[in-house]
Amino acid sequence: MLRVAVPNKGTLSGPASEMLAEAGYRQRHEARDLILIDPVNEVEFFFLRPKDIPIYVGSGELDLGITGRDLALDSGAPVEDRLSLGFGGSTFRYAAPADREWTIGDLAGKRVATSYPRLVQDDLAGHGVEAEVIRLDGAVEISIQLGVAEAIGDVVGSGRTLRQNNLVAFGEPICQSEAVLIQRAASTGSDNEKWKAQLTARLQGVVFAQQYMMIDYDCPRSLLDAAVDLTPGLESPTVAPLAEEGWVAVRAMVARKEVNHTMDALAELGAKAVLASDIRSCRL
Ligand SMILES: Nc1ncnc2c1ncn2[C@@H]1O[C@H](COP(=O)(O)OP(=O)(O)OP(=O)(O)O)[C@@H](O)[C@H]1O
Ligand SMILES: O=P(O)(O)OC[C@H]1O[C@H](OP(=O)(O)OP(=O)(O)O)[C@H](O)[C@@H]1O
Ligand SMILES: [Mg+2]
Repeated sequence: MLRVAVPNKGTLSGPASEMLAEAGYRQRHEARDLILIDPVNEVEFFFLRPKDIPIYVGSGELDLGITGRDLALDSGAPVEDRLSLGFGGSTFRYAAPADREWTIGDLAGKRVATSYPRLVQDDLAGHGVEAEVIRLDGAVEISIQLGVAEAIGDVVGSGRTLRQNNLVAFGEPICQSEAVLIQRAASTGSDNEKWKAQLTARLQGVVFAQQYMMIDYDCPRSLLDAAVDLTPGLESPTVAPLAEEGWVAVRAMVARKEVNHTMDALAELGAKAVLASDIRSCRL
């Protein structure tokens, strides 16, 4: 059986389980369950803290795991990304009180509070800055007003928490993160590779399906070249004759974020019955 780690709590937990369910795997119904066996797909799922997942996967105890790229980096465990999953996006940044301008060099000799001490320590060392890293478990944004640090290193999503606490981000982002499927470093091709590749391909199918939509439309054959320029598809579009002389039906995948723009352009060109539909999963 393949042994796979899934976040049991936090931001990544819900979307990770939903993506696995969409890919055809059994998922838990009870939020306290820690182990779940999917006998049909021969996978055993372990529901663990996302911070701990790189440790289990890096040790080789578990074959694959879903966690954040920032958490994997911070763990220092020997793991590598196998697949980016397209959810849980965030930026890891330094921030400090908004009443003055900051550079990373200004952190020298200061205290920097964070829940990601290795990530921050490594980044400071990379900049040649010596600062004291204060390890906290959460609510890091309040640590400055409570007097334990002069700056922080933390996850920024919408930026709302920084603004609420009158902090500004500064310096280059330390890390652009999202949820990733990880495996032990240099383990492609080892035990279970066939099953790891299968789970990866199924998740990849869902990731692609979420990034694309299927467009169908009818158009006069005389406009086909121009229409195909608008919807080239991944390989090339499917074109089929319609019962009505001189008309064709066209079907192509379009990036989800471009779909409305493409539909407008097709309608303007003279296409009719332009439909966009969701794709549940695919293999490209
Ligand atoms: N707005 C966000 N806040 C926190 N983490 C986020 C956010 N957006 C994405 N993430 C990602 O979620 C992961 C952190 O998940 P984790 O479960 O450790 O913390 P959490 O979601 O803040 O939950 P909690 O703090 O309640 O334990 C990181 O990979 C982080 O980049
Ligand atoms: O940019 P934003 O959209 O405001 O999100 C970022 C904030 O969300 C997370 O905190 P969380 O709510 O998980 O609390 P925690 O600090 O206790 O982990 C994170 O640690 C930041 O504080
Ligand atoms: Mg948190």
